[in-house]
Amino acid sequence: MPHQWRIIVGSDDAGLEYKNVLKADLEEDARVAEVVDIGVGADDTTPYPHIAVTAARMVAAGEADRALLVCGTGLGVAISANKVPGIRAVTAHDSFSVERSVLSNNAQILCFGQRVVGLELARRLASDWLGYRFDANSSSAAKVRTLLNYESGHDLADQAETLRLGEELVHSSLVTGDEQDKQTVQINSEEQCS
Ligand SMILES: O=C[C@H](O)[C@H](O)COP(=O)(O)O
Repeated sequence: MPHQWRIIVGSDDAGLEYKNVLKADLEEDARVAEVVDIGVGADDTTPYPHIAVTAARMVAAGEADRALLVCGTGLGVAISANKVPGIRAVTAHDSFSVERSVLSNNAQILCFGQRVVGLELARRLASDWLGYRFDANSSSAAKVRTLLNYESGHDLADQAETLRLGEELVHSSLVTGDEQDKQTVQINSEEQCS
């Protein structure tokens, strides 16, 4: 039997309408084994961080495979969910980003903004999202492992690499800055001559 997703849906009051529609879509989808709605319900104004962190903790604990979260912009729920160790949550309102959030980033949480994206597009994107599965043998896997190393504290090699790259960047921007200064001086002196 093919794997079926266990999915949490959640929203604040600004995302409630979309959350309910997306929930109904997921419940009818044969690729979904279970949908758990963690709120909000009607007339519930629980702030988005509580909903998002609850969903993220459930995913991190293995109680669900993924979560689909909605707020006004899709930003607050993503920021909140990403506070939970092990969670990669993204806001994505286009097809390519939704695909790469799974295939590049192995993100478990997708966030939409009800005030940003049209409902039909959100429904289409949520359906497409179910079709993507991270490939642990892909070239993206090592990058996700690097990300995980920063969280786990096993990141000494990565820190050294970041420092090296940072120094390179600073050096190249200083060089560019010098060149810009020279150009500015040249322009000024040309202006003075004319
Ligand atoms: O990111 C936050 C969400 O868009 C939320 O639904 C609305 O938050 P606000 O009322 O602070 O704008």
